[in-house]
Amino acid sequence: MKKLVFVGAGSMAEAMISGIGASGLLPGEQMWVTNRQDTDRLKTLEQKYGIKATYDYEVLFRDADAIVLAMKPKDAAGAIEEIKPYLSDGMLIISVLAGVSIDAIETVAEKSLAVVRAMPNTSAAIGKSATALAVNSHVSEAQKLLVQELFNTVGLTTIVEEYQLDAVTGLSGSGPAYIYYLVEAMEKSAAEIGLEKQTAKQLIIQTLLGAAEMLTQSDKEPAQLRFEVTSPGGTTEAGITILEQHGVQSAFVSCIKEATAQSKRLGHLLGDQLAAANRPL
Ligand SMILES: NC(=O)C1=CN([C@@H]2O[C@H](COP(=O)(O)OP(=O)(O)OC[C@H]3O[C@@H](n4cnc5c(N)ncnc54)[C@H](OP(=O)(O)O)[C@@H]3O)[C@@H](O)[C@H]2O)C=CC1
Ligand SMILES: O=C(O)[C@@H]1CCC=N1
Repeated sequence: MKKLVFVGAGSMAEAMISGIGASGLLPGEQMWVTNRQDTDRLKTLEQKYGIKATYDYEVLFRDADAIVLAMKPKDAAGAIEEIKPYLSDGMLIISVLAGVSIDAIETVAEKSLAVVRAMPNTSAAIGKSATALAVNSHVSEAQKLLVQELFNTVGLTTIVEEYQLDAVTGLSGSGPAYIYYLVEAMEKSAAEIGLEKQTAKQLIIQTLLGAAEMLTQSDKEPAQLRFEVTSPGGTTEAGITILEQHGVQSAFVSCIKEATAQSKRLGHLLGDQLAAANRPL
């Protein structure tokens, strides 16, 4: 790949730019970015990653191999409308938009396109994303390999059916936030039980890393690993009893189901925008 263009310069675009740049797959000068209006943000990204930024679409899309759609789903219809004159045959569209279907992207663009839908997460910034990909029939085998190679540089990549991407979004797309939420709770409790912030932070992070590594290396189920921490009448049992009383595990299940449902709703939003413009999917 010689030129990768990001339309949208927010958290997800930066995570990918950072991860791809650090991997060495593409040097900064082969990555281009634009956004709607935030010029300071573009300057920051240029300086930080050595990438190129412009609002001149002729320059931006000239000889682009792949275009990453990285705006919010609500802004997707407007953004695709703006860029559609510049989308030529042979360009690969990589969409990271939650919920938005490949059909919807082609409908707004009013042409058949090679589209890969990807659902990475922000850990792409450090090469640790969990990414799922789904492709349409216009994506060539070479393009599919290229996208896999691209996302492999920022973490683990798996191929799924397009209908499964809402579930992936609810589970691993949003997943880092659930873990950070847990860490926030652990940090709050540490303050209340008399541990210094820095000490607590070190202990929490190492605990997470250790548990993740145990899940990776051990062939035991998570419930068995939990059982092995839980001495009868001990501290863990006392703590988990409180979590059970508050229904925390079922709250997490509901959380992931609701995030999945929201991904579906975000997809319908673009369908509704198209229907309002008398261009139904
Ligand atoms: N954040 C995450 O963890 C993940 C996000 N995603 C998906 O990635 C996408 C982006 O999310 P995120 O990075 O968090 O969003 P942000 O709000 O951080 O960034 C959105 C970007 O889109 C730009 N934008 C909006 N409209 C246009 C337009 N018409 N033309 C060009 N650029 C435009 C904004 O520019 P400006 O600031 O100038 O308005 C901004 O740079 C979403 O669709 C989300 O579903 C997927 C996986 C994980
Ligand atoms: O919250 C969101 O909608 C995006 C999609 C997955 C993670 N962040």
